[in-house]
Amino acid sequence: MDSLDNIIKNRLNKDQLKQFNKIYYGTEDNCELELKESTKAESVKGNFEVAGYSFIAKKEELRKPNVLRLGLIQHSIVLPTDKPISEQRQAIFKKIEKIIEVAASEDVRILCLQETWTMPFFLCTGEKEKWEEFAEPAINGPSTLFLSKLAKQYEMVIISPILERDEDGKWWNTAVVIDEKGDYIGKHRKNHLPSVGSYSETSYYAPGNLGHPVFDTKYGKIAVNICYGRHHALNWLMFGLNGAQIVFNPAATIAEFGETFWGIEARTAAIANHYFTCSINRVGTEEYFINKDKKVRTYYGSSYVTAPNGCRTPGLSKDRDGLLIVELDLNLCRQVRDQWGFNMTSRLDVYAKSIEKKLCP
Ligand SMILES: NC(=O)NCCC(=O)O
Repeated sequence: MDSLDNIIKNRLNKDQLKQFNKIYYGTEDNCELELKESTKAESVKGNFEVAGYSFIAKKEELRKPNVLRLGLIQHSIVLPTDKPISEQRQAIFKKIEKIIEVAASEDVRILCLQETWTMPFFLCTGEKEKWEEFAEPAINGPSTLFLSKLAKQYEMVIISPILERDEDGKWWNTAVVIDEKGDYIGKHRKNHLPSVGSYSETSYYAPGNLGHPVFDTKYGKIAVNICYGRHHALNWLMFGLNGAQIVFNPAATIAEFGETFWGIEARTAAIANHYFTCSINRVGTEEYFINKDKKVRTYYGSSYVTAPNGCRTPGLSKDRDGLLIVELDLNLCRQVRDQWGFNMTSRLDVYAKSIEKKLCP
């Protein structure tokens, strides 16, 4: 299962590839980022892919460049889904800790994990009881404690999408944001819940009740649009209106639904809203037994990043754990906004009136 990017790269000659890259990715040479030898060695040892790219912004006279590195991790579960929950979670922690260490050695400053990264995506089974111990508090839950330590150690902002259990025992599909000192700074709850095929998350939790928060971190203004929310243009819009410079889209999605949209939606959102988007999807096959019936789901990875000028990185592979490192200059957001001015021409007032009329005829 090679990625689309590799299939093309391996079949075109040098000149054809340059032309393809220019139109498809937005740059002739893909701006590959030189990574350390130790990074490559660790990725071989740990059996995960590592790739690095950079996006370039113009040099400005008055503003200094605002360059930083992002890290996206896509991964499979480690143990079969019938193993004890604590063992399943611990095995994932162990694998992720190693990848975060490599990201830190490459000076990654903001890192995001995939949707409900601590567990198999059992939310497709319709079952609740036997999985309930995966749900955890956003503050001081096992995964927040685990990542806080790493965030502090590496001075890294970490976005941790988990299955949250709140003080009243209710579940939420939540992304926790931890700052570079290891402190919890807030959370976002998935706004749009899928009801498509075997995805029926409304039986587990309610749609998010926290709006569209943007977290003003030491390294940049960030937001999280969780998985299915990427199909909703207004969800993307609101993060932009609230000032996001980078919007992460942690996901858990399978080829049966919208693999054709995967490369389009977050990319369009980056262009329309003058921010960077980071799309992360899990990999691997997860098996469940429901009344002795076997259910198998395979996730297609392909995590990638888009810049506000529409340039994108190639995707990570479809079937391997991976770390995508992207160097970018946040000044690009304003540069593209000034060039294209979509915010100035958006006519939000007209749409606000039309929407109000539609909702309350
Ligand atoms: N996790 C999730 O919301 N999946 C729904 C299917 C999709 O939007 O790709």
